Amino acid sequence: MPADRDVTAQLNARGDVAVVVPAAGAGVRLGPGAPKALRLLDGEPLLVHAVRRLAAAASVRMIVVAAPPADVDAVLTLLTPVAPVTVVAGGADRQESVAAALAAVPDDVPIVLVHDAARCLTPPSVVERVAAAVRDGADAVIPVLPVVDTIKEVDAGETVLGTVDRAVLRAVQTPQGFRAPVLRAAHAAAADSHTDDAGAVEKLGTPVRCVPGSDLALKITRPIDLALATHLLTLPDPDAPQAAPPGA
Ligand SMILES: Nc1ccn([C@@H]2O[C@H](COP(=O)(O)OP(=O)(O)OP(=O)(O)O)[C@@H](O)[C@H]2O)c(=O)n1
Ligand SMILES: C[C@](O)(CO)[C@H](O)COP(=O)(O)O
Repeated sequence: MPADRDVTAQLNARGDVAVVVPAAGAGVRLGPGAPKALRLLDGEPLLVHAVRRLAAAASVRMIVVAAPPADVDAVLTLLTPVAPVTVVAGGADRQESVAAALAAVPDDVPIVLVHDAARCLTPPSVVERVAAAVRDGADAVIPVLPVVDTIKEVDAGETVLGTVDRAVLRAVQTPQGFRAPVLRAAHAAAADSHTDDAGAVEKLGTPVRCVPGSDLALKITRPIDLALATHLLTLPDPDAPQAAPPGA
């Protein structure tokens, strides 16, 4: 039974979205240090940046964070000034962490989004775009970007087998959005591991719809991503209202 805290925490009572935030990873590829979600970007933990942006999305009713098991109380203390959250203990891999957080989402929330804490600069507009597509009738929705590199398939000896047609490829981000029963069924049926939640839904034969992602939704994985994110924070907020042109 996972530990959990503040299971009634709510943001916007009229919102129809619960966001599940897997944040229990170690961050091995980032190098030695605290669990990745607790490492600092511009003086604040990645998780604080992520939750602040989720809480700014009007559709979001509740946020459930899967934290490193040893840090459940510390994460609740950290996030309480940022937004009302529920915090549960994460699992051994991302899939287990998502399942633990999903278990804390009440059955009356119709839409569930799954969002990596590591994609901590994702703007609220992407959250709303994904939620809107689910509300519009899709069972499952993923934010994507076109692939900009040429992609080669290789064999075990690193010899090229062929060039993949990148026009049919997409780089997949989070938040990924689902009708809640679809996500629950996919997790219940998942026999093997999947690197994203839409992958489990695909295995059920359920169509997954793509919507545009954002360069700001990059996943902080390696040290260079932290450097890039530090620079991205200096750019204008893409969701800020545009100033009216002179004379308008
Ligand atoms: N046991 C785990 C592993 C990962 N995650 C979360 O899943 C998201 C995507 O994972 P990734 O970016 O690969 O994070 P890490 O697993 O921490 O990275 P690494 O493989 O470098 O350790 C992150 O927000 C991470 O905290 C999680 O909740 N529980
Ligand atoms: C869910 C995800 O962010 C979509 O791109 C990605 O699959 C996570 O993969 P990771 O290996 O756990 O970082």
